[in-house]
Amino acid sequence: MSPTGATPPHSTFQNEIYLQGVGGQRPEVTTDPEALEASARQRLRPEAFWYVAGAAGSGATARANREAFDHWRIVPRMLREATVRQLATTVLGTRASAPVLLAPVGAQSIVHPEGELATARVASELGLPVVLSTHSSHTLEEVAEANGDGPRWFQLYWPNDPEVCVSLLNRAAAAGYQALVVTLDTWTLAWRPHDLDHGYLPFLRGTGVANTFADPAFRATLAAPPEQDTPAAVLRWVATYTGTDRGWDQLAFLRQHWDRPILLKGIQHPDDARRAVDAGVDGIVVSNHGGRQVDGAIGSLDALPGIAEAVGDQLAVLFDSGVRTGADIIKALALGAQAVLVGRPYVYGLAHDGESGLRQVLRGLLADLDITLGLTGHRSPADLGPDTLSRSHA
Ligand SMILES: Cc1cc2nc3c(=O)[nH]c(=O)nc-3n(C[C@H](O)[C@H](O)[C@H](O)COP(=O)(O)O)c2cc1C
Ligand SMILES: O=C(O)C(=O)c1ccccc1
Repeated sequence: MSPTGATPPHSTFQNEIYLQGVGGQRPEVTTDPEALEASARQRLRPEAFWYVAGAAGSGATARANREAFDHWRIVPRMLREATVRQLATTVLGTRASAPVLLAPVGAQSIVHPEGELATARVASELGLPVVLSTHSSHTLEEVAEANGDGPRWFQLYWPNDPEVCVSLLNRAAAAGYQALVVTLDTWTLAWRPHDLDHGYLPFLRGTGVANTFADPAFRATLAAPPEQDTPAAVLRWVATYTGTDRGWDQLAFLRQHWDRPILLKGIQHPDDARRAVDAGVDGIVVSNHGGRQVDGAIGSLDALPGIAEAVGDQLAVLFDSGVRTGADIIKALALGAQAVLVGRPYVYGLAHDGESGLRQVLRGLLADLDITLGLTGHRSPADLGPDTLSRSHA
């Protein structure tokens, strides 16, 4: 906050970096997304890095996510008095300082011990909504406390046991989570060669199970508490969350037990988006889980225009998978998303000493968005539309 109480524009981060450069200092964390990934690779144990960076099968979907952004080019406009921008927005009743949310990422303590606590603090400081994973390494109550009065949503992996499900929903509501993001595309884990070759999954080593192990309904199903017999509790955890595919009619159960907005995450087909409208949910996240689930799938941005056209005026359309730069965000918004979620880049930031690295990565992304929005002749995300882009034939 500035002395006047107004929040300084996101673009001031650029001035800070250049001014520090005059004093001989360079940014501690690179501003280049590819170098950021490379630098996280140097800092993390190989199995942890590859768990984050890896994708399903051959990696074709993760590549398609990036290529999809290259299919579109921004057409800048001039003399539009875009020197002052307004990035703040409201998504399903939640205020955000920019149309950017922190995607649900489980087991964050594998990259930094503070994990989701650091993420929740920095998100709150920057006014960005954080979406907490069911499989976080700190409990949703601890994360809510770290987040304070910041905006927060809860992501649900739908447990097989309805009592555990209701218990999680009640806890999330009591802890002030403002919306529910139900992830549909990961009812079982995909074939992930890097993790298979490392024989590594965080939750099999007891990371990412905090919410469930602390849950009274889950604990009631165990012969001994998780602290006494961890292997048995982990096996029970696996049984609770694996093979949990369901049908559209079962969404009514969630509606019954959650009275705030509900979004479905993992939508890639316009017909599924229409079914989401019929089911009466409030929003969808057009996502392929960052290419981590179905190998050889469509790039998520390639799925967006058809979906936005089918349902964009009937529910909130959010987008993720492959967002790395301000220009990427502009493209997704121009193609019909109300906001985007960012995944791996902020986790790589977290790998750089927790809060400080994360703060730099997010401030960089917001500054890039703010500056690029201005340079393309837009004063707010609401000014973006199909006219903003041209299909590339390269
Ligand atoms: C390490 C890791 C863990 C993830 N865990 C979850 C999760 O617990 N729940 C969920 O809905 N999505 C999860 N995701 C998917 C993200 O929410 C998001 O869809 C994806 O990361 C977006 O793609 P991006 O990384 O290219 O930005 C995870 C992604 C990563 C990289
Ligand atoms: O790895 C993932 O993509 C994911 O969604 C997940 C699944 C289980 C536990 C933690 C994260």
